[in-house]
Amino acid sequence: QSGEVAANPEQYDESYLCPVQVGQTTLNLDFDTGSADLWVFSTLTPKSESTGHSLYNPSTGTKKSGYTWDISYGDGSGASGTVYADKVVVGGVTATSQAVEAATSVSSQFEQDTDNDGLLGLAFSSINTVEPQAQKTFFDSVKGSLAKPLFTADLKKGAAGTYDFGYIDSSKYTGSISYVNVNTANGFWEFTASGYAVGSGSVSGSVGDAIADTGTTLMYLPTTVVQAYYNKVDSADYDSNQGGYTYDCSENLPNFLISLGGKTFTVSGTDINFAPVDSSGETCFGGIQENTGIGMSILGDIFLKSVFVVFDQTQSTPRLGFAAQ
Ligand SMILES: NCc1ccc(-c2ccco2)nc1
Repeated sequence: QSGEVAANPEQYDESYLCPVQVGQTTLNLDFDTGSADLWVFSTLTPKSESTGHSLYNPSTGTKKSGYTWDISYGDGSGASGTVYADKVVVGGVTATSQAVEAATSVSSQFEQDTDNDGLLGLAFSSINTVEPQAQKTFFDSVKGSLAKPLFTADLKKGAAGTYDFGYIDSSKYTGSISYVNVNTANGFWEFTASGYAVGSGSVSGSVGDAIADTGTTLMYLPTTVVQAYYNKVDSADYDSNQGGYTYDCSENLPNFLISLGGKTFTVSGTDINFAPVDSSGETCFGGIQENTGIGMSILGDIFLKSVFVVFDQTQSTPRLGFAAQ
């Protein structure tokens, strides 16, 4: 089988939500290559936390008795609950008995984002949080039945993009795809990024260890790289109150270039201009921020909306393919 599903941006491209059939209900889920749990708002979620969300009704599934899950994300959000086996359909691709993690508790960030009905993890199943036994991601459940064991991400700035499962649509990118091998030891689509440049500078240095993470909004890079970037933005400053670099919204940001698998990709300055910090629209928060305390760099949606990405398990070593859009 193979299929395609729309990835619809929230305001400021904060995250991208995709329609997924879970049991007999269609939910809008955040496809997250940085985690490995498929969890959903459900009829088991307290009403005080689920108002405004579409809900999975576990009555259509088979309860996995004694199984629980509890996940925390890098942004401090989280959720927990119980586990069911049910049908999940993404763009026509069907997992007949997918582990569906029904939330019995969600954090305030999820409670408040009423467009988001849960997450569909696309990292490696080794980091699934279900106890007493880790469960397969949707991709792992279906990959043996896909035309090719791969999926692609084609996210866009302020417009609907797509995730494709089982095939590479050559109309979605230009030029050739350059591949890097993935290290799965931490359960992420983790690889080594090479040199970088700011604006018209020449590519040099090294970004280093990084993950491709559709579930993270921004790009988080080494301090040295981030300082080199904002040194080229006259009004930029590190604002501890905002928790990152801000600048005058009227300023044009430089492009950021990064070398992956021998090819250089350009993230346009306009894509790096993330969002105003308040309703005055005077000060803006940058899409490139420091990776301090994270332990690796994160190439999130700010980067991913500039490229076409292949999450490829066709070989014994998984790999990532990058091409210009
Ligand atoms: N990188 C995982 C992730 C994804 C989404 C969210 C989130 C919080 C509120 C709405 O969405 N948090 C973490």
